[in-house]
Amino acid sequence: MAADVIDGTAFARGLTKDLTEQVAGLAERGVVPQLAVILVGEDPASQTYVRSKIRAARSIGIRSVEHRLDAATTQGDLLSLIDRLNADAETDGILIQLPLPPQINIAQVIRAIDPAKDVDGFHPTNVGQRVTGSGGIVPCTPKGVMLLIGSVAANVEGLDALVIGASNIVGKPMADLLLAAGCTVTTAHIKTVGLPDICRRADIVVVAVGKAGLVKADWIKPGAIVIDVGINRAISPCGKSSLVGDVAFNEAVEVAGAITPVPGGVGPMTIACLMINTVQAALERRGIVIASALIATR
Ligand SMILES: Nc1nc(=O)c2c([nH]1)NC[C@@H]1CN(c3ccc(C(=O)N[C@@H](CCC(=O)O)C(=O)O)cc3)C=[N+]21
Repeated sequence: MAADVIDGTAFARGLTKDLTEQVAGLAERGVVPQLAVILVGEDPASQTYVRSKIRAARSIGIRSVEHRLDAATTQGDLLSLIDRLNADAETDGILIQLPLPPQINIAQVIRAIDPAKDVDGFHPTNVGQRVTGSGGIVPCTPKGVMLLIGSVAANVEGLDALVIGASNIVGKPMADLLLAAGCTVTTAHIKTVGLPDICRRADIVVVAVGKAGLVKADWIKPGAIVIDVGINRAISPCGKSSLVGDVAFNEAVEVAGAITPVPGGVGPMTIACLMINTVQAALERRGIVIASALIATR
């Protein structure tokens, strides 16, 4: 039997609608969440993502301010901009689009962001809070993945979860969240020996490697939940470009119990969760407590 195909676009649309109502409620109290988006250089993919983020913010009623910096921007210039945004009372969230040009020290830049405004959840303070289960801002993609998993499995306690990919942005926080949800978690990566066998044991597989078609149908335990975070550009024999994930979707869909497509799976959830994090930061910075299932989803 073919898997349920999890519709991330529809899920994200629902989140966006709820968030729009909440932001409208805040506007009545004079609070307008504001997101600063910093883009360094001209990377076309980054420009596309930044555009989507700004469009999402606008549709929800979050104010966004774009800062476009030259590809030759120095570390000092970027740090001064961050200092200015940290000090700016109107700015609730600061997002620095990755990747950054080679002259920039990314770790130092991330450390410079006020953790309370770090809507990506990359600052060591937020990482530490997450690892110790004491709050903080959770990275957008893993947060979105947990919501998608929750849409097909009410309780994941005791399940075997495999995360393939161990980046600071996706794999590591993903493993933390799955562990916190009660899963038995394995973190693997592209060099892991015996990966297909490890994968066959998993009830939940999250793949974030960036290798098209890595996970084959015969790696998947029948009925497993398969979440594909990969975004790879594929060129078809007739020269057309399309997006594909890290899972061989067409065959995997026949074995999995539930699976996310690419596009239309995790990607839209990442953007929706960035908006949730921005509203969360706006509320927490101002000490506003509201009853919201959405903001508590972390
Ligand atoms: N500081 C920072 N934070 C990020 O969250 C961040 C980043 N840098 N750098 C790049 C990655 C990538 N990322 C995506 C967001 C949305 C889609 C998305 O909406 N994808 C659509 C398709 C988009 C298309 O068609 O090109 C989908 O999967 O359906 C994808 C990827 C956020 N990132």
